[in-house]
Parts: sequence; C-alpha cells; structure tokens
Amino acid sequence: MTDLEVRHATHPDQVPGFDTAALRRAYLVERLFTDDEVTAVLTHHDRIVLAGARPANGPLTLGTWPELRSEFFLERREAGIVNVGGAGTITVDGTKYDLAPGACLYAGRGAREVTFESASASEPADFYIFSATAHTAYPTTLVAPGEGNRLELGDQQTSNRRTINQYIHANGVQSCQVVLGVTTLHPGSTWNTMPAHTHDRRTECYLYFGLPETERVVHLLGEPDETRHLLIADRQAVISPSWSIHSGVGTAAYSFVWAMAGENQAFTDMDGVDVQDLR
Ligand SMILES: O=C[C@H](O)[C@@H](O)CC(=O)C(=O)O
Ligand SMILES: [Zn+2]
Repeated sequence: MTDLEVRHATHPDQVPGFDTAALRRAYLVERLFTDDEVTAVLTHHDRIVLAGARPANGPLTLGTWPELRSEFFLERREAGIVNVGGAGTITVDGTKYDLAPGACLYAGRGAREVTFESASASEPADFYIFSATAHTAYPTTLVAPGEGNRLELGDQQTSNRRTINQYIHANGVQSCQVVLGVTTLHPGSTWNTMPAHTHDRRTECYLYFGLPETERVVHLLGEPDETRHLLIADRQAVISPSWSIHSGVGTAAYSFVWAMAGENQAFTDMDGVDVQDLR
C-alpha cells in the first residue's frame, strides 16, 4: 500500500489563478495503476477515495490508511470497482467474483477483506475503485460487462454517439451514495456529454480507459462561464467538483467510468448548459 494522497477541496474562484500544472495537481489523477500496488487519492470533495489496484505478480490486498482512522477500508465506506485491465478476480470476505474486462463489483459497507488477483500475469487486471462514505450495508453485487441499464445517446452527426451502461444506480445495484457506470464511444465518435452539465448535489469523477497510448482526451472543467482544459491519457482520472462541468473530446474513441457521490442518486438531476453559453 502506498500512502494516501490527500487533496483538499477547491473553490471555483481558485481556477482562474491556476496554471496548467496547478490545474493538474488539483483535478487530475495521473497514476492510479502500478504493478503490485494499491494507489489511492482522497478528495475532500464529498470525501471520495479513488484507488487503483494492479495485481501483477500475485494477489493484492486492499488495506486501509491512517487518515481514515478505520480498522479496515470499508468499515464506514462502500465502493464501486470496475476492471479496466485484463480478466481478474476479487475476493470479498471469502467469496470470489470473476471480473471480465469492463465488469463492475459493488462492495458494501462492512466487507473486511478484499483481495485482487489477475487471471494472467501477462495481462494484469486493473481494478479502479471509487469509494464514498456509507451509512448502511448493501449487498456486495457483481455486474457483468454491459449488463446494466443501457442508454444509447448522442448522434454520429455530432460525433457523440455513445452507449451508457448504468451499473450502480437508483434502479440497479443499490448503494448509499455511489452512482456508477461505464460509457463507451462508438467508433468515429469522440465527444462525451455535450451539451455539458453540472450537478450541484454531486461530485463526479471520470476514469478514461481504452484510449490508445498515443492519444489523449481534451477534458473540459470549471464553471460553465470559466472553463479550462486538461489533456488526459489512458487510465487517468479527473475530479469534477459539484460546480464544474465535465465533458471531453478524444483524439480517438475511448471508454470511461463515471462515478458520483453526494446528496442524491438521481441521474437526471443535472443542470444542462447550452453550448453557446460556455466560456
Ligand atoms: O452525470 C452523469 C455523467 O456526467 C455521465 O453519465 C455522462 C456520460 O456518461 C455521458 O454523457 O457520456
Ligand atoms: Zn455528470
């Protein structure tokens, strides 16, 4: 276990004063996946923990961090975990779950022992973990890739034809706070959510994956009338505070895990911003 990186919450008034490096330090999580490590970042925006586990040469155990003052990581937390690497397994308190690439496991509050393993050392699993605080225990549940509630959105004419798979949500796998899914762009489409939106009641994080190594996503963030951009590589995550838009365009097609936590779980509780109102 590497140290927990703690990131304090930011105010939108700080954004105009941030240069590129400061924006990246505040909102981009560049390295989540390292062989045989669990890497984690705590953002004080809704106390979300983003973590990555890559079991390369053997099983990896999810420990806890002193900053959480908990006996085990999920003592007061829940987590949505998506496999963005090769096939692997997660064992939760003795029960083993097979996670094909793209599969999602919800791990409920109270699960003590969580271990990660790859099916093959030559193509290790990359487990992306999105965790929020939890007031009660919902059952640990596996969702196969593509098995969630499917939404077909966008149009090829505007380069944003994409499939949204809602995994952990109001009408799917139950959770306290976490709402999570995977969106995949169709070939030739490059824009995710545009017109963009905010949702003042939730923080949202994106983990981009399936993007070729030589390509990037230009991700827009900030208040709608004061936007900035980040250039994001494969398997990097970005934190969007409640006041920030979160919309990106890739130099190639890609997928991303979107995950939220906060006041409510209403997916449609969004405030859209017309394209011509963005600055
Ligand atoms: O609040 C919800 C989110 O931003 C995502 O679900 C958006 C998304 O996956 C997409 O439009 O492609
Ligand atoms: Zn959103």
